Amino acid sequence: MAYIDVQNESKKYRMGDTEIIANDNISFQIESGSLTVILGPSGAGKSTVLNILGGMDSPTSGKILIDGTDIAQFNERQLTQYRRNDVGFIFQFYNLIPNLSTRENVELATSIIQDGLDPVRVLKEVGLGNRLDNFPSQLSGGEQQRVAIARALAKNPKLLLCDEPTGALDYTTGKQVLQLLSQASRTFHKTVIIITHNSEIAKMADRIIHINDAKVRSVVDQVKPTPVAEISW
Ligand SMILES: Nc1ncnc2c1ncn2[C@@H]1O[C@H](COP(=O)(O)OP(=O)(O)OP(=O)(O)O)[C@@H](O)[C@H]1O
Repeated sequence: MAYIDVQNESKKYRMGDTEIIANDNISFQIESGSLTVILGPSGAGKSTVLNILGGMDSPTSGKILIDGTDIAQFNERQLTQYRRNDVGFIFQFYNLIPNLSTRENVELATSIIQDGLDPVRVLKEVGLGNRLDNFPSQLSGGEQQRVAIARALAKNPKLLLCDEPTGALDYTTGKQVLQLLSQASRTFHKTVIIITHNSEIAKMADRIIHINDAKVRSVVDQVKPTPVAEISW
């Protein structure tokens, strides 16, 4: 059984008299420990899928089976537990707390869960062992994103959801961030999902789910994903 099994998921938003169909009967599967890229142009419905997978939004219809449990049926309390314990989030603009140090940003995330990892150890793993007491404003964009990755990994979640994680970074820094996400999947066996509009980034994935105009247009498995070091855009 796949770790993630999305069945006939639709999401509709009502704006006054107009109905916006953000996801239209979407189905796909994702295996545990794999790296998936959800690829598509702006407005395709990618973030909507990610928000629903992360328990931040609920579908209008359809099933969202995570490890066999349909989170679309969860109440608010169950969704909070799910977001807290099972999912790590990485966003385009890092979303760090500005008046907390690097170490404190990660500690804050681990303080609300039971089985978190040691924040300092994880920060060392992402190469920030010498920046523990710096504030976000004292770090480069790439370093801030590495803090965000450490914050997500320190929760030791099964699932890592990344929404345009390199969108605000230059090429070299972006590749370092992708390398860390690849390592999270290949070495630490996290199930990693990356949203992007960049088809070059998709080359690193085990599975590419192409979404356009609210629908899944194709699902492509890559037997030999391209190593991040060999990707260029
Ligand atoms: N909360 C909301 N209320 C109303 N419409 C929404 C809402 N969230 C998303 N939409 C609409 O749903 C559609 C899909 O949006 P979504 O953000 O999922 O696309 P996307 O592929 O992630 O785009 P981008 O790459 O630009 O973020 C868009 O037309 C968007 O305007």
